[in-house]
Amino acid sequence: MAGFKTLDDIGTIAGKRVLVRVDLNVPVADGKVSDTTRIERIVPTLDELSKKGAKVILLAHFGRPKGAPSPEFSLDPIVNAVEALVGRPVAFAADCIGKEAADAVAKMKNGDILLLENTRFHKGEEKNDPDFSKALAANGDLYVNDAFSAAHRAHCSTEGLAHLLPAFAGRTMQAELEALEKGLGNPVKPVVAIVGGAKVSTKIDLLMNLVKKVDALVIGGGMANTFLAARGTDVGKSLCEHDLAGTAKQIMIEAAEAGCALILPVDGVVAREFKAGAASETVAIAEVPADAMILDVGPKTVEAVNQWIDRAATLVWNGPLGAFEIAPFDAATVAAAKHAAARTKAGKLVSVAGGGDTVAALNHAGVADDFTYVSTAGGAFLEWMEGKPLPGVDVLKA
Ligand SMILES: Nc1ncnc2c1ncn2[C@@H]1O[C@H](COP(=O)(O)OP(=O)(O)OP(=O)(O)O)[C@@H](O)[C@H]1O
Ligand SMILES: O=C(O)[C@H](O)COP(=O)(O)O
Repeated sequence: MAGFKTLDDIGTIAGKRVLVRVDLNVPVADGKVSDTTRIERIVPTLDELSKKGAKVILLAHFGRPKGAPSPEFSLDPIVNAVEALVGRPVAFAADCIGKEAADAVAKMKNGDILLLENTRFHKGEEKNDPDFSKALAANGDLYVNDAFSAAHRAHCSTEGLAHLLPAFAGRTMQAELEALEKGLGNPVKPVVAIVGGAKVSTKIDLLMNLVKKVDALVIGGGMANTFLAARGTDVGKSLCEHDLAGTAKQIMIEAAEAGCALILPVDGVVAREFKAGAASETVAIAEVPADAMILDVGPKTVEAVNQWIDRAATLVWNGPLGAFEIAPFDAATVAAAKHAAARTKAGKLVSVAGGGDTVAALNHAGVADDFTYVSTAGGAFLEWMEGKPLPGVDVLKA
């Protein structure tokens, strides 16, 4: 792949110690991994390295333990899930540097996989402290980064190590970078973005960046209310950041200047309560009752969104169009997701989506596998959409 070394460039690795940065920051409930998607994504890299005879040493973080060991943030309970998905034994060492790690590495045979304890149990990790990078590098001959979702962090295991050892993108990192290149880096035009979710405040940089890059920007979800209110529409009791009216206006101005069509809801599904089965009605956006909340965009808006999807060659999506966790306010997100999936399957659309709730919404619609690429990254995907440099990616550039 242009600009990055991948596993195709790694050469003979039998007997070599390969430090592989993975993202095992997975949801755990009652001591069990409740969503294994991130683990599934790293299997191709681990499988390939192990089959080629490397000693595969995994580096990962879990949670935010603030630089000190804490049982709550141990990676130990994750080992079983990794073993089950990789289909071979995975050893565990209770520290990622020092004697504990070195002894575990010394015991490895070619093809073995070893997971080292949470890198964030050491203060040096998040400070990108060169001494901590050296301590990590002591256990490896080569470095592979397969954790795009942690690449927005300039930490020792995501950035520092790449300065000390020959560095390569793993298969998931490679797939992610190739998909993102197709999404916004070098997309086939026209490009349409759908941005939804709860609040404008969390996505200001993203919206500012997108209006300069895409041909049309659909704004849905709770954040659309802030734009509607800024335009003078009464949104009743809807979630709305009235203090951000100025920001919303500025985004609308920048969109107009850049020639980006900005699409706001023309109708909404409103209710008086935010709960499953709450009585709801569809109203024109200028007729939202003063005591009601907009919890989804309405069918006329979905029709408009789908028409934009039909015109698009590339679609980038972050954030649901409504409160999709609660029926019937999932209808618009499900309908637009299905439409985008069908266009993608027909070979007419490149569709790239990301964000924790977005992935959940696409899964809920049953179409996540039909998108061109669905990123498991949260913060890293947002920072990429904001146009910010990702230290863990930049350092891999040849
Ligand atoms: N009209 C609405 N009113 C209130 N909440 C809404 C509305 N539309 C969407 N939401 C909420 O927005 C949330 C998702 O937004 P968010 O911005 O977090 O998405 P994301 O970027 O995909 O996720 P993450 O931040 O986890 O990566 C959901 O919980 C959804 O219920
Ligand atoms: O879950 C994520 O988004 C990544 O693993 C990064 O985690 P962090 O936000 O704690 O750095």
